[in-house]
Parts: sequence; structure tokens; C-alpha cells
Amino acid sequence: MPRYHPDKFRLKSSMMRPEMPMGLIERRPPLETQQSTIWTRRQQAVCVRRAYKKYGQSSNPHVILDGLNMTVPKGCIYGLLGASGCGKTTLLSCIVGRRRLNAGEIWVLGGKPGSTGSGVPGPRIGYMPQEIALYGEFTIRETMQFFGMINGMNPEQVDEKIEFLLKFLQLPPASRPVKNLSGGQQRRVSFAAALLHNPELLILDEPTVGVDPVLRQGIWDHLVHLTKDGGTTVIITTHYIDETRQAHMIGLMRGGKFLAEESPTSLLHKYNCQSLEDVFLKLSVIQNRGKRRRSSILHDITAAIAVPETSPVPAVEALNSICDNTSEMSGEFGDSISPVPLSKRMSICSMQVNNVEMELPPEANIKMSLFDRCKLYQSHHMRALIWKNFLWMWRNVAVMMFIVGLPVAQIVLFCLSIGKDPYGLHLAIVNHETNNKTCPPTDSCELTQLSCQYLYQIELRRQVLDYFDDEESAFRAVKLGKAWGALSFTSNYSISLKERMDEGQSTPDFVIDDSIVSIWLDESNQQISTLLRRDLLFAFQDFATTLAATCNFSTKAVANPIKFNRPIYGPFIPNFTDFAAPGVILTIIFFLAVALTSGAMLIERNEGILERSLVSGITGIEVLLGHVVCQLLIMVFQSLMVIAFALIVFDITNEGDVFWICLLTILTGLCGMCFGFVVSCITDSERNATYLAMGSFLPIVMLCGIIWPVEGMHATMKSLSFILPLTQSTESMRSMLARGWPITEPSVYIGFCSTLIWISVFLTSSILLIKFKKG
Ligand SMILES: Nc1ncnc2c1ncn2[C@@H]1O[C@H](COP(=O)(O)OP(=O)(O)OP(=O)(O)O)[C@@H](O)[C@H]1O
Repeated sequence: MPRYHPDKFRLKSSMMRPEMPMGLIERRPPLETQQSTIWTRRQQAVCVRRAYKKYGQSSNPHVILDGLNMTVPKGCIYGLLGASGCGKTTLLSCIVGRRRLNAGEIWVLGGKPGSTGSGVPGPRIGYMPQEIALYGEFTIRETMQFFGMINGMNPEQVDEKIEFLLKFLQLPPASRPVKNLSGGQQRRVSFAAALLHNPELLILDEPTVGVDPVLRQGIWDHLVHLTKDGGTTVIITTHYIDETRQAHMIGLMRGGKFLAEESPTSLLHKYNCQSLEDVFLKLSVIQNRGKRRRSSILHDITAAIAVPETSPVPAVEALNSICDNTSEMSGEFGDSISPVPLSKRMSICSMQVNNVEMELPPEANIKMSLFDRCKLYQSHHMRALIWKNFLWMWRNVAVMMFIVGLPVAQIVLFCLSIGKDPYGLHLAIVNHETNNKTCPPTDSCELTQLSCQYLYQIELRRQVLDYFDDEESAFRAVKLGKAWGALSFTSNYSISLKERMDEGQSTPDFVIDDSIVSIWLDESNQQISTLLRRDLLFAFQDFATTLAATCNFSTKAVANPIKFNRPIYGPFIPNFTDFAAPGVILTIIFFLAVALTSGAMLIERNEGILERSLVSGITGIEVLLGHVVCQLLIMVFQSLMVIAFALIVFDITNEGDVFWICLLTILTGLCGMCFGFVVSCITDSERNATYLAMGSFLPIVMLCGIIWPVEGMHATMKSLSFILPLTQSTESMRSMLARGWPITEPSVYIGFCSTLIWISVFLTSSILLIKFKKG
């Protein structure tokens, strides 16, 4: 069950305000005395005192709210008016608990927004942000179902409400996707979502933009109806100043302050104007005059404060005078600002401003058990988020299939293109023994054809032999890039080799020289030259072995004095695919998870949906968990597919336990997801997230021993590599795949531990960033 059922609070509010039903304005104190009336917190839906809010650095602050006071009585419609950019949205964000003031206080429905047990943000509030903040892929009904679920409504209640709202707001059928609606219709759906759960406080940021005059009137009539019994309070911003004539009270905002905060009729009467726009203009002129006046007072007070030691009394008088003047201005502008800096102003004038009871009203002390306080999530929130995430995936099925299939495509690409030995390499051959004629493929024991036997072994390794008449033309071929190396045989190669084999130690030097194959390689490509050297050596070993077996030659004299026996781990001829596969599998899963998670979170945030959900009472941790649950399923599937393709289809060497291999891959994906959360928390746009993800990709890949063994790195890089998220897990994966080591081996379990540590680091960082990254 939700903690704050709307009906429960509605009941409470109406019980508390039996004297505030219809005709709120008429029942208020006379207009002239309203300014000085002390509304107790019990009667206030919103109370803002000395609000100060700035953006930017302290050295160059952009002050948005400058000592603003605001009082919204319960059960009224409060029109918040002001020029574009004056700070209305900022003020509303502070009221709903999404931004923090730099100084001052806000009380909403009896509690401080964001404090435990205040219910704000939460279902006590209905918030319609300025942007549409809806999922375009969802239908109107699904949109309502989502917000209904968040607010703890059951499906029947939602259906009932949808029917009413569709009719009332003249919306198309509920099965229409939001993205196919006109701009005005989308705004009305957004409005409907805010109204859905009968909140106590309705905050509407420009709900009538793009709405025709008839419907606009209908919306206002509905707001009047909602506030009729005093159970609902509405704060509304609009650019159509004159439509707020129907509001019970309006606050005219300018330069971070309120020019006035009164009922529209009172304002028109007081300033003797025909329209509220004229009142606004008049007050702006008065405010400008006031500023000039205050600036001259400031000049006086500065002079007075400058001589405190010699003349303390005038300074005190001057301070008193500024308070008096501020007080006067306060009355004039419905505000309490003064030209002295905020901290000084607060202490000097606190007596005049602080005319509001400070005790916490009963509804703020909503009892919450320790269990409730420690709960990481609420089940109906999680249900709504998971349902929404799956629905979003279903609606974007083509994108999702691409995302699911991407890692498989990548591992297929890797296995088909990386790590196989190069073949078809051209070698320039100068064979004086056969007068530079092409050798027939042979392993005959004819003495004159020993060079041909060796060349035959090279050809068996799928390299291409091109014959040249002399060394000079062979070198030219290498220099022109037409061959990777040149091989030259002397005219009496076979005889010399035979003699060397027969005579062993006593072979004369000139015979040894003639029995040597001279090789010149193009070493510009390290991988090719290394593998070519290996092929030439192995070809010679096979050639010598064949000679010994078929021609009864003693090959000891030409055999390599070092013997490599059967390897302890790995195949006799290791391949690069086996070396790179562990790192590549983990990298693919890690970075796709980063992209998927950060992308999903940023889309949600930039379209305003995250903000709206958070105002509905969903916590950052719940949003995170909602994504973890849905994306974990995708990621587990991706991981299993990648492992299956690597081990079964492409037969990558595996000596280990598949369970642990899969588990490590899934944990690495989870780690990537958590990193994705961090990326989405510290960046504002998809572009910056892409830069950050790409920027971290290369260092991680380069330093984690995926491309090159960590053992070969510079000492500093080695230390850095040690702590990176993929280094230990890659080593662990390699130990399992290539050596078949169990989880009990340190190099295996350290990989698991390192991944778990990184998961907790990323998760904690993102939770902290979500919690504390408020404007
Ligand atoms: N996150 C932010 N960082 C820096 N400045 C900001 C930020 N958000 C808003 N501002 C600035 O604060 C000022 C007030 O913005 P706000 O959105 O509150 O105005 P508004 O009165 O709601 O305007 P409008 O009626 O056009 O929606 C603007 O100058 C805006 O550029």
C-alpha cells in the first residue's frame, strides 16, 4: 500500500479546514488587511520565506530568487505570474523538492519538501512540468496507467478517471499513442496525468499553452471546481496574465521578488487598473523607483558603517533606518528585500520578516516506522517502473532487437576477423640450386631437391612463393611491398646440407655457409613478421623431420638445440583469438551495458519524465533499480549468447567451468550498467555521455591487458592497470578459459572480487549523485 493515499489526505485536509469550502475569496479577511494577515501554517498549502536561489559560481552568481516570500493558502488557486526567465519554474522546482534553496525556508503541506515523512515529493502533489514529459511511444491509456500506478491507484480507479479526463479535456481515444497527438493535445494529456490522482496540491507550469480559449475556460472552471471544497490547492503559472482573474490569489514576480501577492480584484482595485497586465507594468515601475531609492539608502548606510569606532550611535540609527525602509518597501511590494547582502539583511530584518509561526503542523509529523524509513523501494513504484521499462522496450522492439543482437554480431566479427594466422603472404625466392626454376611439390629424397622440400613445407603453410632470377630483383620485390621477405638458396645447398648432416661437428665452414638459407624480411609489420618467422622455422623443423623419417638422414646437426615439449596450458601453436577472447567478451558486454543504461537514463531525464516521476515520489534509487531489473534481463541474455557463440560456434579454447565464466560475464555487464548510471548522472546530454563513454573505452581497453599483456607495460601503467575495472576480470576469465582454473585459484576469484568492488563503487556513486545533485 502506498504511504500517502490521496483520499486519506483529502479527508485530512477537509477535516482541518471546515471553514474553507466554496467562495474562498469571499471568506478571506478584507483585501486591505490580507497583506498583514498571519496565515498559520495549518492554513497554508505553501509557505516560502526569504527564499534565495542562485545559479552559477559564487564569484559570478545568477540570482533567481532574492529573499522571496510566498504564501499559498490551502484550497485556493494561486496564479504565479512573471516575465519569461524570472524564475517561476525554479521556484516551483524548489516547492516540489526538486531543487534546494541557497537560503530561506519552504513549507509545503505542513512539511519541508524532501524531508522524511513530508510526503513531498510524492502523491500529495500533482505536477505538470513545462515540457510535455511523457513517453511518446505510450498510448494515452498507458500513460495514465503509469502515473496511476506510481500514485498507488488501482486499475479500476484509473479507468474511471481516464474516461472522465478524456471527455473533459476533449482528448482523442485512449488508444492513441502520445507521439501522434498534436502539441496542444499532448499538453492536455500531461495535464490529465497531473490531475489523475486527486492530489492535494496541484502545480501546473503553463497548462494552457496551445489550448483554445474555450477549453482554456473549461480548464479554469475545473480548477475552480477542484478548489471549491478546499481540499485541493492549485499553483499555476501562465503567460496569459488576464486568465488569472479567476485565481483566488496571484503573485507577480519580477527580479527574484514578488511585486505583489494579492487577489486579482484587490490588485485591480488597489492600483486602479483595468487589466492585470497594467497592474504588473505599474508595479514594475514602482519597483524600479524603489531600487533607486534603496540604492541611495545603501550609499548612506555604507558611509555610516564605515565610521563605527568614532561614532557608533549613527551606525545603529542607520541600520534601523534601513530596516524601516525595507519594511516600508515590504508593504509596498509584498516582499522583504533590501539592498544589503542576504546574510546581513536576514539578521538585521529578521524581526520584521519572521511573522510566521515556526512550529511543525501535525500533518508533517506523519508517523513512519523504522522499517518504512529504511525501505529502499516501494513495491507499487517498482511495479510501475518495471512495467514502464518493459512497455518501452516492447514499443521499441526493433531497437531492442538490435541492442540484444549487437554483442553477438560483435563476437562473430571478432572471431571471424581477429587472431587467425595471416596466410597468402608472398615470399620472393631465389633458388640457385634449381637455376631459379619453380620446384615441383615434392618430399622425394633426391639430393638436388632438398631446397624444394623446404619450400614445399612453406607452401603447406599457405604462403605464396614467387621465383626471381637474382637477389637484387627479389629485394626489389620486397621493397615495393610485393613480398614480405626474400629467401635465397645456394647452388650446392643440398650437397652442403647432406655433408653437414653426415659430418656433424667437423663440417668445414664453407660447407656450413652453403647449407644456410638466407632470409631477408620486411619487419614493418610486427605481427606478420613474427608469424612469418614462426612459419619459416616450423617449416624447417617439419622439413628436417621428414628428411630423417623418409631419407634416413641424421638431422641432429641441423636440428634446434632447444626442444619445446607439449605445452602445460594452451595449444602447441597458440593463437591470438584465444589470447584476446576473454578481454573482448568482457569489453563487449561492459561497454554495451554502459551505452544502454546511460542512454535510457538520459532519454528519461532530458525529456523531463525522470523529473516528473521524482516529483511523484519515486526515488532515484527506485529509478535505478527499475532499470537494473529490466536491463539485467537483456544483459544476461546478451552474455549467454556471446559465450555460446564464442565457445560453441567459434570453438574458442575453454578448459574452465562454464557456470563461472557466465557469472563473471554477467557481473561485468552489471558493472557496466552501474558505470552507465554514473555516466548519466555526471553528464547532461547524450552527446557528453557518448564522449565520456568513448573517452573511457580506449584507456580501459588499452590498459586492461586485452590488446597487450599487462606484463609488457610501463611500470606506472602497470599499477594503473591493476585498479581498472576490466583488468582483473580479464585475467580471471583467461585463467578459466585457457588454464581451466577453478574459482578457488586467487587469480580467478580476485577477478570476481574486483568486479564486485567496482559494482559497489559505481552504484554508491550514482546513488549519491542522484541524491545530492539537485540544483
Ligand atoms: N540549471 C540552471 N542553470 C543555470 N541557470 C538556470 C538553470 N535553470 C534555469 N536557469 C536560469 O534561471 C532563470 C529562471 O529560469 P526559470 O526557468 O525558472 O524561468 P521561468 O520564469 O520559469 O521562465 P519561463 O516563463 O520562460 O518558463 C533563467 O534565466 C534561466 O536561464
